[in-house]
Amino acid sequence: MAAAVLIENLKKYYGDVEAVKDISLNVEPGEIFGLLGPNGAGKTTTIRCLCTLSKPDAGKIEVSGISAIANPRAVRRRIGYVAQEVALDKVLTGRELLQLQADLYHLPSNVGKERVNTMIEVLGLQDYADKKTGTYSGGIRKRLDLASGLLHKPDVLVLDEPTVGLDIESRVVVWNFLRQLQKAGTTIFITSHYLEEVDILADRVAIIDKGVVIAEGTPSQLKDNVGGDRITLRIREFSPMEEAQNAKEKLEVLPFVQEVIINTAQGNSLNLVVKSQSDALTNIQQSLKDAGLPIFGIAQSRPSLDDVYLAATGQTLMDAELAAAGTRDVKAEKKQRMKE
Ligand SMILES: Nc1ncnc2c1ncn2[C@@H]1O[C@H](COP(=O)(O)OP(=O)(O)OP(=O)(O)O)[C@@H](O)[C@H]1O
Repeated sequence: MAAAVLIENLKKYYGDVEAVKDISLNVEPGEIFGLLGPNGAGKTTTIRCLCTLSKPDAGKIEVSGISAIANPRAVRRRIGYVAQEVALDKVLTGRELLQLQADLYHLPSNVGKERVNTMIEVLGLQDYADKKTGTYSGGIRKRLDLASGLLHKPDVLVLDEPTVGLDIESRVVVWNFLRQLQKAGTTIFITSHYLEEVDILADRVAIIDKGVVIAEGTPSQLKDNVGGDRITLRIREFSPMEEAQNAKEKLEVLPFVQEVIINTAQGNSLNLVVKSQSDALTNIQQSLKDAGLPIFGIAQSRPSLDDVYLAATGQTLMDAELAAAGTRDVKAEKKQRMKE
């Protein structure tokens, strides 16, 4: 069976900016695939090429074996796209907007009406469908976007940052809906810079940075590859440096401890990387007791996707976002996109 989405050596430049340098991805039918990366990594550009809204400078893109470059119309029929920001016409009602979308997809009028009704029901929009979209909350608006992307029953639903700006309750509604959709057989391709969103939802994930894929696998595989567990330890709420240093020296000689860092920004607490073993906490507690040191708090966790990103790039995802934030002219980018 052909891959639901196949992207090979995709390149896309905007003038001198290499938005996508070299991206290859393979999404299996029925998967939820997550594309994770900081702002500016090239996620939206990749998605726009996949959805035939932007023409790649090089590379191959296929949806269910059909080339998005040679045959964009056929690909558009198979893809539903939910963009990051949707310029909803605020004076139309949700139903009117969905109907408009059904017409754009050339659905025969009776089929279109039926699909609009079904999507309103499936997404729980009955109370809102006949109100103007200008009155909608962010969560309801997102549900309408989803309904709109799914009207023509696409094989692949592509979502760009589906829960950005939503409160946690609305995010959970979207996540549950996407899981149901997957159960019904739809392939889902989602970009996000929320680590936990991708961790919770995606069967597989690719992490991209500066236009290239830096890691790919299931969330568990990626975290296992980084190796070790993380332990956060506070000797006291605020420890003097000498005490933190003393604890560090006592702990870094333990055979299962791989790294100890003093976190000065957090009251000189200690961040440890340890070999995954069940008695690490007990051994650390014993060592500190032997050294006459108290414990204010201690917690062990598996590595997160942020640790995966950190291991691959040397900085956290949040630091990468902050670094990217100052270098972009988002208004100019939007203008340029309109021209494409
Ligand atoms: N139309 C454009 N004109 C010029 N540069 C652009 C344009 N679109 C994107 N870029 C640049 O290409 C790079 C990748 O942008 P892209 O929007 O694909 O990243 P992203 O990972 O989707 O980030 P975000 O989530 O903020 O949209 C960035 O450096 C961005 O500034």
